[in-house]
Amino acid sequence: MGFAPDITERLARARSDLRMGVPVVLTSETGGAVVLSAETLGPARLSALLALGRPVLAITGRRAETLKARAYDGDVARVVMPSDADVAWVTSIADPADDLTAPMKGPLRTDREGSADLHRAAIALMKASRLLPAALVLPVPDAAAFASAENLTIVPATDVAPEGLSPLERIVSARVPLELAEHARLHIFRPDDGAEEHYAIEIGAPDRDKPVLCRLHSACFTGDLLGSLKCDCGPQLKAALRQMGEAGEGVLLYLNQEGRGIGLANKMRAYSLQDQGFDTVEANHRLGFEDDERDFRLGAALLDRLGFSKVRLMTNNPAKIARLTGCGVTVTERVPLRVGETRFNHHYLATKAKKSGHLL
Ligand SMILES: Nc1nc2c(ncn2[C@@H]2O[C@H](COP(=O)(O)OP(=O)(O)OP(=O)(O)O)[C@@H](O)[C@H]2O)c(=O)[nH]1
Ligand SMILES: [Zn+2]
Repeated sequence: MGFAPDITERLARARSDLRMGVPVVLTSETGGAVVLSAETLGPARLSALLALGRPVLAITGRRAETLKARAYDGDVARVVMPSDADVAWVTSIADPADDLTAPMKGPLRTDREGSADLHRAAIALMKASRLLPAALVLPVPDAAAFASAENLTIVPATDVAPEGLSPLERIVSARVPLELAEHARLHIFRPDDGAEEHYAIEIGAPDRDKPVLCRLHSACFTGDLLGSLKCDCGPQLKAALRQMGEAGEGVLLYLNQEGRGIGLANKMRAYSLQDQGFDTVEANHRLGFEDDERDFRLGAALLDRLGFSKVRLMTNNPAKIARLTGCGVTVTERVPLRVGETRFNHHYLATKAKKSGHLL
């Protein structure tokens, strides 16, 4: 084996490049395109791009709906850039922050002809980079030569969203006595693809042959660490650990999928839209995301690595049960976890019940 990065490593590079505002090149059977994140775009790179040709701004069908733009490709819309478009125009289409104060963002013309494969892959790459799901896409004649001349990361579009989950390696485990559960061990898992690490907190020494009391918790910096009253995550985290401590055993999987998988910056954008009157689901849609972008295969993989196949799941979310079951985990019982209602999160919890099927 040589030293050159493989496709998984090149994808990790691509995510990192995009977060810094560096373009990447995507290829398909029919050609290739240079791709830039709308969120990290600067004037210098936009001018360089416009000198090459006229790019389109790829946005999701969700964002297109808000902007009243036609998404001919269903989940993706290819917005034609007006000739005088600048960084501010790109930002205003990608970011809903000023939708209410600047409602006249159209009419927007969208492309209908040709394939949207590269655009769809570009958006998937933005989501994986935890950026706004919007990308400038400009076809280039000889993509490989272009990438090589400009020293850009190049990846085939079909490899952007791999089918399988990247293997997770257990890096280290150690004892960490907790206030709520003294006999605790923290396990650190690291994926091969350079994405976030995930954690498992094992309480006691649960029998691997019996269903284990389990909480599948998604990271919430605001709720878990800051004690935010806008959600119920902090109290749920504590209650789960307390219950496991009292039972003497259990396993809490802490998945670093902040903001239901959109990342903290995007979650704060969603909070800002909630300040303008939108609910948690509407805010995600206006940003261009689905209601829930989490990957629950991670939870199933962690359980598998720890040797568990059956769980008593602490949740109020039936979709979590369905998605975990779909990944081969047997959920023998749902253990309700109803704590932490405040006057600030009452509406959030009611919306989860109404729109996401959470049980009250
Ligand atoms: N996008 C977005 N994410 C949010 C918002 N409020 C909380 N979150 C995230 O939602 C996730 C909550 O995860 P969980 O509590 O594990 O899951 P759940 O689907 O509510 O189901 P339960 O098991 O019943 O708690 C965390 O990742 C939070 O960061 C919001 O308004 N918008
Ligand atoms: Zn939360």
